[in-house]
Amino acid sequence: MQTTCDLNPRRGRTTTLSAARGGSSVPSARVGILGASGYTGAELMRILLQHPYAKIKYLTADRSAGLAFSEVFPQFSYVKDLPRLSKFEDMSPEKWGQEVDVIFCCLPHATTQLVIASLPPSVKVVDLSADFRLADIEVYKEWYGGEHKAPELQKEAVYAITEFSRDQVKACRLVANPGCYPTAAQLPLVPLLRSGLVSQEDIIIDAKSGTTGAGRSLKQNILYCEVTDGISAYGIASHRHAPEIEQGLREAAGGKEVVINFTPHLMPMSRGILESIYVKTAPGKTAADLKAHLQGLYAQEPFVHVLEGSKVPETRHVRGSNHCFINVFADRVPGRAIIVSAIDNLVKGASGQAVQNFNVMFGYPETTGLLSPPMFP
Ligand SMILES: NC(=O)C1=CN([C@@H]2O[C@H](COP(=O)(O)OP(=O)(O)OC[C@H]3O[C@@H](n4cnc5c(N)ncnc54)[C@H](OP(=O)(O)O)[C@@H]3O)[C@@H](O)[C@H]2O)C=CC1
Ligand SMILES: CC(=O)N[C@@H](CCC(=O)OP(=O)(O)O)C(=O)O
Repeated sequence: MQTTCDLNPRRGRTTTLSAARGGSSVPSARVGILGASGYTGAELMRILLQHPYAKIKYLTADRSAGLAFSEVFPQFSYVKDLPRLSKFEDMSPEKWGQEVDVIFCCLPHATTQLVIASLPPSVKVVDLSADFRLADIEVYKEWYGGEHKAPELQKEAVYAITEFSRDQVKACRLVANPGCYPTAAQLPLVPLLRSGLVSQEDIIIDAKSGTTGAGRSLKQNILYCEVTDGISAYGIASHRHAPEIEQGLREAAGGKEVVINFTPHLMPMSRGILESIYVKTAPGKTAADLKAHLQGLYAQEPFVHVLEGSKVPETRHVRGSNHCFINVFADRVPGRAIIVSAIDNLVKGASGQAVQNFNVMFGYPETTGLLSPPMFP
């Protein structure tokens, strides 16, 4: 498996930053972020401000349009060399569509389709919303409650957990960046289903998320008093990430029907996804076989790590990083295994993976901008 992309310099613009750092002249990409004033936008800024080949050109917002960058993001108020970004713009593609090479789209579901459809075809897109994730438009309609407004674009979108989709991402214009719960679930489950080491039946995914998963806009259920000192299940047997996960698992299982049991929980923490995944092993296979397979497959991957021995993945150990920690445990009953998977929802679950896909799309080393170690504690 290929683990990093070869540098594939494009002709044209070059970045002075890479030259200043002693690097060779690598063409930079002019970046726009739509919905930049939210949590995934803030995380993209944190990553891209230290990305040598990304030149941030436009940031849009809705309620925050017209507000100063440093007012919405006081944490970046020390950044002095972004004069064009002094204020958030409103959504007017005619103003910026011609001046960017790539758009990171961090808009809410269903607001994305028409915006992306209106962009010049030369602009590449990494869409963090769910608008282009479900290949079947009818399934989209069923789970998101409305007609898809850009079905033609849907056909060309590449659903990309980067580790599984590098070749398609390199060649595509529109990446559908996966959801946070689906990323944590599919990184262990897809290879195990592909190799036939686990049954596609009776997969149970017990998932926990930090509240940034719900976005930055005001909602009663994520107020401090509603979340602290407790834990609650939500979307029971009805969460829209179930069909997204099933789509990936069905493909991995060679088209066999997969119906998961998926229950997300809201945790009193800002970041992190932890999933405990219960599977049936294939006849004659053990949890040790599953683990050995994942270890072999991910040994050279920069961001996916199968932990040694009985170490348990924790959200605190991946916080602020693009890493996914996985381990596999034998259940007390033969034939059953428990997989634990941890990511940061805002990084590998959203903006980090979006930048990983951007790097592959533009031929930059895949880890560019993403090598910050986890924040602990
Ligand atoms: N948070 C997470 O962990 C993850 C989120 N995602 C997806 O990424 C996308 C962004 O999520 P997140 O950053 O958390 O969301 P936020 O609610 O924090 O931010 C949403 C952004 O979109 C803008 N916006 C809202 N409504 C409109 C509108 N009608 N037209 C134009 N702009 C609008 C907001 O502007 P303003 O602030 O001015 O109102 C803000 O900039 C969503 O689709 C989400 O589902 C994907 C994976 C994980
Ligand atoms: C805690 C919380 O509310 N989480 C969000 C998932 C966030 C995410 O990954 O995904 P999308 O891009 O599909 O919104 C939810 O359950 O809807």
